[in-house]
Amino acid sequence: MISIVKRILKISGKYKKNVILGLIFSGLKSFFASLMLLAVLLIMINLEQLNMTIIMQATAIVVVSIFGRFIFQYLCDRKLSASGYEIFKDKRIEIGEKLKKAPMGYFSEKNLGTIQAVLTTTISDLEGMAMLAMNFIVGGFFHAFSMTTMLLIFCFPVGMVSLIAIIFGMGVLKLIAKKTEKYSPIMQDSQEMLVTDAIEYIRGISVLRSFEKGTDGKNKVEKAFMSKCKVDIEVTEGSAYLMKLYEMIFKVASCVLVFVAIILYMKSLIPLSYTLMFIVSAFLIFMELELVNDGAFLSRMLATQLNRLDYVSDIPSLDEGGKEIDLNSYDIELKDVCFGYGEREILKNINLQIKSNSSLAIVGASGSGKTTLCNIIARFWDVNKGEVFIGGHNVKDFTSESLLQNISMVFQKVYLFNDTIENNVKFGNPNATHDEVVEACKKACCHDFITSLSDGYGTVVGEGGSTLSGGEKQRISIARAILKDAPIIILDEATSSVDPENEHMLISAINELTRNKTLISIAHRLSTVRGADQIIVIDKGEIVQQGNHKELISQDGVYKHFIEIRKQSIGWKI
Ligand SMILES: Nc1ncnc2c1ncn2[C@@H]1O[C@H](COP(=O)(O)OP(=O)(O)OP(=O)(O)O)[C@@H](O)[C@H]1O
Repeated sequence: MISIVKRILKISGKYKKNVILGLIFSGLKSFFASLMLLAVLLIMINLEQLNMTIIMQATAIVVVSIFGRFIFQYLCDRKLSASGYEIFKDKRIEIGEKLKKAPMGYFSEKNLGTIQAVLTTTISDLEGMAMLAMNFIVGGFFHAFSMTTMLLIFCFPVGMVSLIAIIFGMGVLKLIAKKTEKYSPIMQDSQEMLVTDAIEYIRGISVLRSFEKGTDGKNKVEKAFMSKCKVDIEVTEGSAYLMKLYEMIFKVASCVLVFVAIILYMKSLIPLSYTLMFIVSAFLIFMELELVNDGAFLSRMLATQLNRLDYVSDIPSLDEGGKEIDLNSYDIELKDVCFGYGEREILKNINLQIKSNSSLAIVGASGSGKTTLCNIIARFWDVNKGEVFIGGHNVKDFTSESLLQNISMVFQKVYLFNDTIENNVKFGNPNATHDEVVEACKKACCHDFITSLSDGYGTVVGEGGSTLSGGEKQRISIARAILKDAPIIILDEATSSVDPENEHMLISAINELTRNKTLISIAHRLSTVRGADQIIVIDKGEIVQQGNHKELISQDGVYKHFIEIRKQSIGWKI
């Protein structure tokens, strides 16, 4: 319980002072609430000679208690809730920044589920619950301790009953915390599985429907729902008896307190007024402590969410030790590069030099490692062995941002954000003016189709660009790269056959993009391969042939074989 308060304070960063202030206000609120006991005492002690002065004094204490409680509750809420929103806003930004610098290997299916869960449910839950739980915990204990102190001053045995009950209560809360620790990973896993399966279902819904298996994916999601429900019930049942035990301690303590007060009165050890006061206080003292039970329930959920937040906050960064490097040359060199996804080796001893402003075409069978090689150059992944240099600097010496500002990547699979076309293009250069956006779009042959849309450049494309055709999306992504104007272009040529008009526009857009740049292309069109300064043929992760078209076509090898086969296929044009 207290550990939850400590953990929340730890992640509070620059808002820690405000959170502590909020907790002090919470304590003061409880102190003012406990002043009620003094008013009760004053009336009880003077029950037999009650006069206007005593009534006024008691009323004044009640008024101070109510107003004090009200004011400090207000201040506490303001400080704590505002801090809660600020802390978790910063956390979201911090995680977003870290994701930008994480190696691609981090984004495995499992991690995607966790990241989604953290950025949506985890942080929202923490925003809503973290401060509330701390308020319950700190306020509840402060209230009980200040009332207990008063009781100890008035009558030591009665105060001791209260103190022992609080100590027992804290013991049970510790047990609840232990249970939480045990259940936390199970809850976390079931939640992540649910998010991952639900996302997969939504993403793959068109495939599921086209294969008339709309319910198959749903069954998987339903199973994840069932499993989450089962885990939740198990967790609730597992600690429900402890929660009840916690409540029971204070109910029993209230009865014992009344009993002790009556015994002491019967033995003439305390006056009737004290006895009455203790009977009244027996029901007031633990009132707020019972709220701590809600705090315990909340902190059980918080512990799970904080663990998940810790997991995502520990995202590895490619930027460690990286510097902002300005390049004079854009020569690229790979020296003895080996790489594998996990244990599986994909690239083997790659040695390659690409001169500034020259073009390299990569050809090879599907799965041979062409995309992987491009990803290594952009340092989406770190090599297992060997080194990658750009402009004479090892890519590991750059910060991600300073490395990637030199590279534009145009993928086959284009992703557009759910935003206006203008903002999607501007993504390549956020400071670009509208005129610069239009110019880039003209070069990328997409200006005409954009202006034919009802909202022109202000047209909002659906998530992933779902409202545009494949060719339109591709040309917008090229306009984005033209606007970025990076000196190195990595291009994955479209394999899908496009209609002649679209293909013509696409080629023209690519020519505009790649003029006077260092170009690395995963080439599918024969004209691209033929025109390249250098061609490499990759087979099972190794460079098996290297040279220009003239040199390679004269050799009996994979390249010649490829060309012959490809010449016959539709996608290749001479
Ligand atoms: N993120 C990944 N995790 C694990 N294995 C991967 C990952 N990406 C690719 N692979 C595997 O690495 C191998 C090389 O893939 P890569 O995408 O580089 O091939 P490619 O030559 O570009 O293929 P294609 O022409 O079909 O796009 C493939 O066997 C692929 O299954």
